[in-house]
Amino acid sequence: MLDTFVPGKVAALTGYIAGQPVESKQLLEVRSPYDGGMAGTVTLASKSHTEAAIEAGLKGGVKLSRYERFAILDKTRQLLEEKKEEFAALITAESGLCIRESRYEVGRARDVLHFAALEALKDDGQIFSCDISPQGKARKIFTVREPLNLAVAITPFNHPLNQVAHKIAPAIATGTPVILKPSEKTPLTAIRLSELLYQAGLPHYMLSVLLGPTAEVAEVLVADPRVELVSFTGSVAVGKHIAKNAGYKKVILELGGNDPLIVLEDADMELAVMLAAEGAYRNSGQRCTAVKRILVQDSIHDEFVRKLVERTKEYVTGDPASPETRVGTVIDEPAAIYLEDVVKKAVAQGAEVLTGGNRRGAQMEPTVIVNVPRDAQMVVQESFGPLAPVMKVRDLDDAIQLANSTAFGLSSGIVTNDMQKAIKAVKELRMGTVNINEVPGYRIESSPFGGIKDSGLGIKEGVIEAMKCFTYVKTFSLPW
Ligand SMILES: NC(=O)c1ccc[n+]([C@@H]2O[C@H](COP(=O)([O-])OP(=O)(O)OC[C@H]3O[C@@H](n4cnc5c(N)ncnc54)[C@H](O)[C@@H]3O)[C@@H](O)[C@H]2O)c1
Ligand SMILES: O=C[C@H](O)CS(=O)(=O)O
Repeated sequence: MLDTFVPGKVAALTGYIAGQPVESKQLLEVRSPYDGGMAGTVTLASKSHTEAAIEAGLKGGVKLSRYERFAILDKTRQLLEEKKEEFAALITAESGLCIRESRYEVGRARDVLHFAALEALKDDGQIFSCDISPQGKARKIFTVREPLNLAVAITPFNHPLNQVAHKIAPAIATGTPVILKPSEKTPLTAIRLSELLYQAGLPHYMLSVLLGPTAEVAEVLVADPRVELVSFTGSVAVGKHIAKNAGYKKVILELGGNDPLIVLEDADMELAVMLAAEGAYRNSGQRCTAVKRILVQDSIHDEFVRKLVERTKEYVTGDPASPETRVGTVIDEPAAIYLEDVVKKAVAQGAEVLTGGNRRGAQMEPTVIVNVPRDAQMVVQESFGPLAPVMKVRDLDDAIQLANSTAFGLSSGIVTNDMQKAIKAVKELRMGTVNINEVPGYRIESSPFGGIKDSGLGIKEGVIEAMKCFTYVKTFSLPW
């Protein structure tokens, strides 16, 4: 167990089977996408470790009271607060996200732990009187939410701490044992959070953390019939594969996004430019809810683009550990090469790069690209990086049609001062979220979150909704 992470010092960590270190000679090296420096190593699990983790979770142990769940999560929040700089540095070391984003993410995870702790204390039952119809009876029906025997949580790389918190905190708040399989690209932060939970008194059977070859860990976890829930966040391709591999069990899928920001001619221009830049470049553009398409009404297009180019130049790149840096690297060089390639393809189709477009290793420059064809790969598929593709739209109807035209339906934003147009957008955009005069990704950690179409099955997460995912409803009735 790592006492504290010191930037530059290699964090030698292990996975955990119900609190016991995964003993393995197979090590995963985790290197900085920025300079290739070694951020840490993690022991890799094999199929036998996976089996052992499933057995340990199912075996169970002391059942936690609501107060005990609250206390463990709240203690973990306190520990995270004490170690916030360590965690921010670790996120940056393994992901290449700039330290300013990493610090922001630690604050988000702190909120997740806080809200989950509070939810652990809340009763969520319902009462139904049965004497409400001519054939009614003098009875009442009551509901309670019961924990599952065992859940599996699989998380992506882009929020190494907060994505993990969003899975395991609600599981713990409900009393459901969970096996976490974080991304092999950013495993260190996930393991450190798990260590804080053990330190806070979490009974070891409640949590295992495994990394390893997909066939020996993730695939086994997803397919095991004893697992009652797979909660997955990641790409569409993997999510759809999991849906097939999971068999007869509950599956939660939070998948890709291709979020539009609509800017109408009556918009506050400065606000629109700020939201476009923040939405496209924050977290190196690696958010499922990042602004990935900017749909600007043609009458204001040229002024908007000029201002966006100016604003984009403020998003400096560089050493992600420097507080001056506003856009760190993307997760690895292949991801940056993909971004560079989709930009080149759009240019070959007639688009024009006004700023950025260059790549150095895993660093992709914040890029404004205009006249992007509506069938360009970078706006039809998900581009996971600091790109700001701008397309003209005639009016709101044209914008809504274009926004709804891709396979995704996660989040969206519209910048307008016309209330009727804002309401029309909320009604007609087929998305999980429509934010007015805000970035598509705006949310609080406890609000319902998730998309439809290829973005998800319409089952929401966010701390409060996730509690429902990690439980099942039991009803009982009594004469009354
Ligand atoms: N909707 C959301 O809330 C949300 C949030 C973050 C990221 N994402 C999406 O995630 C993607 C980026 O993250 P990523 O590259 O880590 O995604 P990914 O799908 O490549 O990997 C996600 C997780 O799935 C695991 N995995 C890979 N193959 C698997 C298999 N066969 N069975 C089970 N698990 C498997 C990975 O090891 C990782 O832990 C983007 O598409 C982004 O939009 C969505
Ligand atoms: O990347 C997608 C995230 O899960 C949602 S958020 O952007 O962190 O809110």
